[in-house]
Amino acid sequence: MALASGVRFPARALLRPWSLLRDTTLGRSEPAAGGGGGGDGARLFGSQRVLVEPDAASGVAVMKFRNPPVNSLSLELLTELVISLEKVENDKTFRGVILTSACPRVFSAGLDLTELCGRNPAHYTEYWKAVQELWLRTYLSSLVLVAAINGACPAGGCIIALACDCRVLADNPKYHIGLNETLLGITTPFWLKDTYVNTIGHRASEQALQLGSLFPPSEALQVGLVDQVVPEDQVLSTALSEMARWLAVPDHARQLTKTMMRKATADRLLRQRDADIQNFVSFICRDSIQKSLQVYLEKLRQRKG
Ligand SMILES: CCCCCCCC/C=C\CC(=O)SCCNC(=O)CCNC(=O)[C@H](O)C(C)(C)COP(=O)(O)OP(=O)(O)OC[C@H]1O[C@@H](n2cnc3c(N)ncnc32)[C@H](O)[C@@H]1OP(=O)(O)O
Repeated sequence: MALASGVRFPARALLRPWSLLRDTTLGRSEPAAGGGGGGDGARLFGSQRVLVEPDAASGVAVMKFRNPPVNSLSLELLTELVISLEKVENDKTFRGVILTSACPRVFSAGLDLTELCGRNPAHYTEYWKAVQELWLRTYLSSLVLVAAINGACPAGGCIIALACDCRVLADNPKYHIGLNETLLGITTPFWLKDTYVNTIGHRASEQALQLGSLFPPSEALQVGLVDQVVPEDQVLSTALSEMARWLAVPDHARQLTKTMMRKATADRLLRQRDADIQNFVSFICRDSIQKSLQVYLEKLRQRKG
């Protein structure tokens, strides 16, 4: 199976990508039996860190991140997400995916800081390729993607949500969403900045990106970062209602329109992926950047409650 970008997967995944996918939806832990599309979706999806609950009747799969404690985007989680999304996308039974968290109170804490600290350039290269790959796969997905944001959603978590077509956020003042990279001493790459601008406009992005703003639900709604804020116990049902609204539109017309709206942004990255990786690696390897990330991680570890 060739992925668009050449993300390097663990050896067994390269030989047999579906070996990573285990049936978790039926409570079994043995490897999935098959790899083809169609048929009994319930037997085919799911992996250690990505639970997939397929509903073939509605054509919607609920995909849950399960990388406790905070769904940080480790290389493994990124890889499993890309594979799971590709698998659902290749199965013509499905027209939509709801992305949500299986971990309490956190949608995703963003990039796994332990992947960004104290590693070597080869690791950073592999890691950044996987970040690019997940963004491309979600941003350009022909499926309808709805984010059911049932927890805190900073940085990389927000990036996943932004790549979706629609965002529903739980109304809990602790569930902040936004791109806070500057507060870690790092910057947002151009393609993520572009996604932000596409969503909330230039001036709001300029302000929020420089300040590293994390918005509570009411402000996130006001600025246009999310489409709905609802009581926590209604996040999934509202995401399903939103999904029904989007699926009421004929696929081909919706997909062509999505491509028309997103292609220029994605193409900008596709044209310079290698340069973007090199830029990231040389940036992240700087002593000063490593130092600020270490300090940030240490503060996180010390901060409890
Ligand atoms: C050309 C230039 C390119 C530059 C590239 C930049 C790339 C930009 C794109 C994205 C950047 C990122 O995503 S960086 C990650 C930023 N994320 C954050 O700032 C969030 C940090 N986390 C939190 O705020 C909180 O953990 C939480 C609100 C998400 C949850 O709070 P809660 O109280 O429930 O949990 P704890 O804080 O106690 O955390 C539990 C446990 O998890 C560890 N943790 C948290 N976040 C991360 C993370 N992102 N990576 C790794 N580990 C993380 C935390 O340290 C605790 O660990 P211990 O139990 O060991 O103490």
